[in-house]
Amino acid sequence: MSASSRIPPIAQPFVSEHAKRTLDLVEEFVEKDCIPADTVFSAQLGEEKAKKLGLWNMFLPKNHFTQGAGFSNLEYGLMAELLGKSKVASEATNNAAPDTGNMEVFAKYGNDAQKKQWLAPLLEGKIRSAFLMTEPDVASSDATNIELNIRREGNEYVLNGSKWWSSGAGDPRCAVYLVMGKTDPTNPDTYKQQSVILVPAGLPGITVHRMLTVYGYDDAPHGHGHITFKDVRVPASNMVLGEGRGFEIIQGRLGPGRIHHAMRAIGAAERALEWLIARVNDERKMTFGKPLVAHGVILEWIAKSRIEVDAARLIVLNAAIKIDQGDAKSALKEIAQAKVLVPQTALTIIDRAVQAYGAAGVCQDTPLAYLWAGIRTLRIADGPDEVHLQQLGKRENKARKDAVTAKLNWQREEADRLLAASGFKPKSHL
Ligand SMILES: Cc1cc2nc3c(=O)[nH]c(=O)nc-3n(C[C@H](O)[C@H](O)[C@H](O)COP(=O)(O)OP(=O)(O)OC[C@H]3O[C@@H](n4cnc5c(N)ncnc54)[C@H](O)[C@@H]3O)c2cc1C
Repeated sequence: MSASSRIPPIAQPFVSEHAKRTLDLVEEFVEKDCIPADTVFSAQLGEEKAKKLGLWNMFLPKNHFTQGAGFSNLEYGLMAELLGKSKVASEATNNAAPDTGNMEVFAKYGNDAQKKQWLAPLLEGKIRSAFLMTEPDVASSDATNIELNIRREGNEYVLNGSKWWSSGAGDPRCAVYLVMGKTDPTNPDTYKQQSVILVPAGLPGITVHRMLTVYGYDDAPHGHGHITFKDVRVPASNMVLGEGRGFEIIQGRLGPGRIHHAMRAIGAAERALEWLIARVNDERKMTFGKPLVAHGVILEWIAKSRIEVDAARLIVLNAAIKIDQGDAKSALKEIAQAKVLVPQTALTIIDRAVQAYGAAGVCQDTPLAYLWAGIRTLRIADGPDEVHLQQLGKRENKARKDAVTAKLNWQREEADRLLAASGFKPKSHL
């Protein structure tokens, strides 16, 4: 069954014929060109072919940008699922984080000169970029804690501080850092202290100390950098949008990106399920005289995985449709639901597949260990689960507490009235 014929019925009406054809092309490209290239980890192997097939920059949504391939968030979301099955496919098609979010920042908030200098080569895949927000010395899930200092001196800004988990900084093609720091640390409005400024990689005063590993994987060539800034000077024109606009930028940056991550995680879960099914039907490896699939619990794993991945996909597609119908801000609730639910679901499914392989599941002979390590980081990166849950909980509680309390009180009174009208005694209540 082709990818376009598997689009859930609820999403079908929102997907154009062009997007359906592209989705089928993406599937063929991922399965035939990218997954085999995963072992040599060379996105460049597929890049030329991806461009030829027109599979390039699909992530930039058509209702907000002119520079992309003309798809909606929903249409690209369906494609991102397929890209997420491979290590290299997102990069080979120029749809990889953090460049995608950074290109959105340039497209949304950059001025003409910044777009010309950085967005144009990023869109062509000639350079790479990194977004530097998280710091080693403060709890960065609360971005008001960020300390890197950005001080104005004449026509320049001077940067001092340290960053880590700067994804993409390890790539030799990484040419620009988007750095969040404080231009006005004493402003009583703690959301106006921050700014985002553009820093060309390799300037004097920048030290890249090391690349951080993820469960021991080095994530080369992409790399998560630990970087310090000592009196690093950039022209004042490198400021994005203006001083004090940092929060606005990070909030605008992460909405659609979370959908991309979530859909790639669905792709990873689907790939794990494929590996699970292959193993449990392998008749060379029987236990107690039967292939694993003949043991009852295994069919239950397959069934639960199918249910869970299909349900999770609907949550993400719903969020993508909501963004397409308004913008990322109007879909905050739906995006947060997807951000929290999907990695947890995908991890459960990958873990079942690991279990089915026994020891082979935890080593390099299947993609499962690497998939698990990558998806596990999604419960922390772009804000940990707890922060999103807190915001979701607050929002749900605030929106509903008065109305549900009033409704339940009315229902109790109405029940009492009906009982009294029928000659019964009112019930005792809490
Ligand atoms: C693979 C990977 C790639 C990344 N890429 C980038 C990048 O490119 N650029 C970048 O700037 N950053 C990046 N990050 C960093 C990431 O965004 C941060 O790690 C994340 O925001 C959490 O910040 P922290 O690590 O400082 O954790 P802390 O803020 O110290 O939080 C630690 C823990 O505290 C708990 N916690 C926090 N708030 C609450 C709360 N309100 N209630 C209950 N518990 C809470 C959570 O469990 C959380 O995990 C990346 C991280 C990973 C793992």
